[in-house]
Amino acid sequence: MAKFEKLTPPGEGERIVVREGSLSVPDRPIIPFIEGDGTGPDIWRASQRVFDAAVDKAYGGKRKIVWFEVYAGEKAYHTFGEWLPPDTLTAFREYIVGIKGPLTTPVGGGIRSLNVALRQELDLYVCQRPVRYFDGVPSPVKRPELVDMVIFRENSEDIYAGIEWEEGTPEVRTVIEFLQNQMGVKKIRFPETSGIGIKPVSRQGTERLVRAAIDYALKNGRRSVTLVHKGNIMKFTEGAFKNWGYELAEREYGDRVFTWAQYDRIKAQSGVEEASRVQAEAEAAGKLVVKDVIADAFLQQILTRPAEYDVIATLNLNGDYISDALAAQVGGIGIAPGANINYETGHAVFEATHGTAPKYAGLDKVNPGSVILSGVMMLEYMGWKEAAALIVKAMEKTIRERVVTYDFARLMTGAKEVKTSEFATALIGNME
Ligand SMILES: NC(=O)C1=CN([C@@H]2O[C@H](COP(=O)(O)OP(=O)(O)OC[C@H]3O[C@@H](n4cnc5c(N)ncnc54)[C@H](OP(=O)(O)O)[C@@H]3O)[C@@H](O)[C@H]2O)C=CC1
Ligand SMILES: O=C(O)CCC(=O)C(=O)O
Ligand SMILES: [Mg+2]
Repeated sequence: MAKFEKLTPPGEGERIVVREGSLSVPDRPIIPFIEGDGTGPDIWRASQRVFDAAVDKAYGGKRKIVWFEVYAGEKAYHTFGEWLPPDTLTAFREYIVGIKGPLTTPVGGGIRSLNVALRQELDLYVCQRPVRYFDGVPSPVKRPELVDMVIFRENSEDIYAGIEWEEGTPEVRTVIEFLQNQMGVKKIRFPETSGIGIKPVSRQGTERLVRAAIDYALKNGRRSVTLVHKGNIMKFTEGAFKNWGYELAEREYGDRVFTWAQYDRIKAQSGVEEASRVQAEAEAAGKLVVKDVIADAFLQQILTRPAEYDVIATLNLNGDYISDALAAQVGGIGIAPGANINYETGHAVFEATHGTAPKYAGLDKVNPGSVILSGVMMLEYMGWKEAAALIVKAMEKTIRERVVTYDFARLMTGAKEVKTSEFATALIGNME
C-alpha cells in the first residue's frame, strides 16, 4: 500500500492492478481525479454525474466507481501550498487509471506546465486523441464525417520537454558560447538577445510511440498509420522519427504491414508501376499501410482529403497543433477527448484536449463533452464497454435533438442552448 503524506484514500473500493500485461478491474475500483482549473470544476461536476449514471444503469448497481479527489494546479496551491503535491503522483501510480480536468499554464514565465509534468513524471508516453464526427454538430467544413482519425502524439520528449534558457541569463550565454565555440554553430542570428530551447527526440521514444500506434491500428482493423513530421527541415529529430518509425514497422511487424519506405525501395529497383502493384496487392491482402507526410502538407490535406488519413503517429508539438486543428474540423474543442497512456505499465490519465477556458470559469456554460468522452475512453480502457456505449449513444441522441451548450448553439439553427450541468442532465435522461 502506497504512503500518502496528506491525503487519505477512500475507505471503500479496491485498486485496479496489472496482471500479466492486462488490467484487472474490480467492481468498485478507486479512481483518482483532478477537478482542474478554470472551467474544470463546472465540467467535472457534470461529467462525474454522467459517469456514475452510466455505470449504475449498465451494471444495475453491481459496479461503481469510488472517486478519490487528488490535487494539482490552483486548488492544490491554495490547499497545500504546492502546485503538484507528491500525493497526486502517488495516487496515479498506485491506482493505475485516473482522469483529470484542464490545468492552467502561464505564458512566458511562472510555473512549467503541470500537464506536461504529470505526463513526464508518470512516463505516459502516448497522448491518444481520437477525432470523430457526431451527426448534427456544426462544423466549418463541408464533409466533417470524413474525419475519423486517432492521433498518437509522443508525450514525453521533443521541444515540449521544456528544456530552455531565458534570454540574457548566464545560462543562455553559456549554452550559446558552447554552441558557437565547441560546436561551430554560426547560424544564431541574434546571439546577444536569443533564448534557446532544446529538442530531444530519441529512437526509444519514437519506437514505443510508433509501436503503440501500429498495435492500435492492427487491433482495431484500421487501414493506415501515417508518420507526420517536419523531417525535411529538422533532419535528426523529425526526420529521424520518420526513419525510425519505418524501421520499427518493418522489423517488428514484417508481413502485417506495407511501408512507403518499402514502396520507395521497390520503385528504385523495379520502377513505379511495380511499386504501385505491390502496394495495391498489400492493401488488398489487408496489410496495414505505414506512410508518412510532412507536417505542413498534412495540415492542408486534412482539410482537402481527410479520408486519406486514419491513425496518426507524430511528435509532441506537431501532435498538439494537429489535435486542435482536427478537433475544429468536427465541431471544435468542446467534444475532443484524450488519454495519456503508458502501454507498457498500463498507467493512464484521461483528459480533454482543451484547456481551462478561463473566461467561462464558474459560469456553468462550457461544453463538458470532451471530459465526458475522455471518460468514455477510460471506461473502454477498463473494459466497461457497456457503460461507455450508453454515454456515446446518449451523446449522439442529445446532439441530434439539438440540446447543446453555447459553443454548438451559436452555430446551429433551432438549437436549445443549455448549461454545462443541464447538458449532463439531458445526457443522463437519454441513456437507454
Ligand atoms: N491539458 C490541459 O490541461 C490543457 C491546458 N491548457 C491551458 O489552459 C489555459 C487556457 O488555454 P487556451 O489557449 O485559452 O485554450 P482553451 O482550450 O482553454 O480555450 C480556448 C477556447 O476554446 C474554446 N473552448 C475550450 N474549452 C471549451 C469547452 N469545454 N467547451 C466549449 N468551448 C471550449 C473556447 O472558445 P470560444 O472563445 O470560441 O468560446 C475557449 O475560449 C492555458 O493556461 C493553457 O496552458 C491548454 C490546453 C490543454
Ligand atoms: O499544458 C498545457 O498548458 C497545454 C497542453 C496542451 O495544449 C495539450 O497537451 O494539448
Ligand atoms: Mg493543446
